Amino acid sequence: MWRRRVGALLRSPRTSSSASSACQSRRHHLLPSEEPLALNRLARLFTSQAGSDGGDTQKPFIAFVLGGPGSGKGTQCTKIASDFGFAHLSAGDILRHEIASGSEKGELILEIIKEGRIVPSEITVELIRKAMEMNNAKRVLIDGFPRCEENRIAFERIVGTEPDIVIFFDCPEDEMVKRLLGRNQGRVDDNIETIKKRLKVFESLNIPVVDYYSSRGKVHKINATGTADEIFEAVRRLFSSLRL
Ligand SMILES: Nc1ncnc2c1ncn2[C@@H]1O[C@H](COP(=O)(O)OP(=O)(O)OP(=O)(O)O)[C@@H](O)[C@H]1O
Ligand SMILES: Nc1ccn([C@@H]2O[C@H](COP(=O)(O)O)[C@@H](O)[C@H]2O)c(=O)n1
Ligand SMILES: [Mg+2]
Repeated sequence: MWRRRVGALLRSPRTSSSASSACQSRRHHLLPSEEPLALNRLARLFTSQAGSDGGDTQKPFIAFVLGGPGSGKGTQCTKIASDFGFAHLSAGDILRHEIASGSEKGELILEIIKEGRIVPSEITVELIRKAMEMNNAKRVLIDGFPRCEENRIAFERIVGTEPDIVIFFDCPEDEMVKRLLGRNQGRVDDNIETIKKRLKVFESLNIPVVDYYSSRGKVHKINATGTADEIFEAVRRLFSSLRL
């Protein structure tokens, strides 16, 4: 059903060129020299929060928030963070923050975002890891991640855990396009050419990740049509049923 909705707009045959080569070629991996440090630091984070010190701290509750471009992930995450006491880590915002830093990595990220492709996972996961470490929150929303299988695998390898739940905002592509063209946030990827590329990436690389977590019983799908408040009411009902 999800593929039908997204496919409707994609008149040109799907080409893999618009999907990220990094996500497909697996040419990017954390350098062996860097991995032990990252694992060690993060292990301490989860170990200390797993109550190993006998304290009342515990591993963070992690919710991945997925959905197509313009499905309303950021809008709903802002509401969830405010009403349910979650830290909101937006993968896209974290990447745009790196661009704003003027770093060489930021220049690479900008070019990839302009093309609607997926940034190499070791860059994105390392930035998310740092944000989680700094936040030290008990409940974390990771918005717009994982965007592909490589993202998912890199997170499990580096962070050493899976999400507790995955929230999927399901929205028809024509509604997503309408919302993005009206977003007016000055984003380099809010133009019809890039939006079409992002929709191809969503169908070819993001949906398989949703399918994976669905097969593990972790996906909670929310109908993302209607007003933001109506959708948030559905989120409230879900969180109530999960006792969150
Ligand atoms: N239910 C809604 N109805 C109408 N407009 C909405 C709704 N939810 C969000 N919007 C608007 O649509 C635009 C996209 O929303 P948002 O940024 O939350 O989407 P997103 O899924 O995070 O997109 P991206 O993946 O591009 O970051 C914003 O301008 C937002 O104000
Ligand atoms: N896991 C991710 C998340 C995002 N990107 C890139 O950032 C763009 C914007 O993301 P939003 O969630 O803010 O829409 C996205 O289109 C990708 O180019 C990524 O590479 N990996
Ligand atoms: Mg967003």
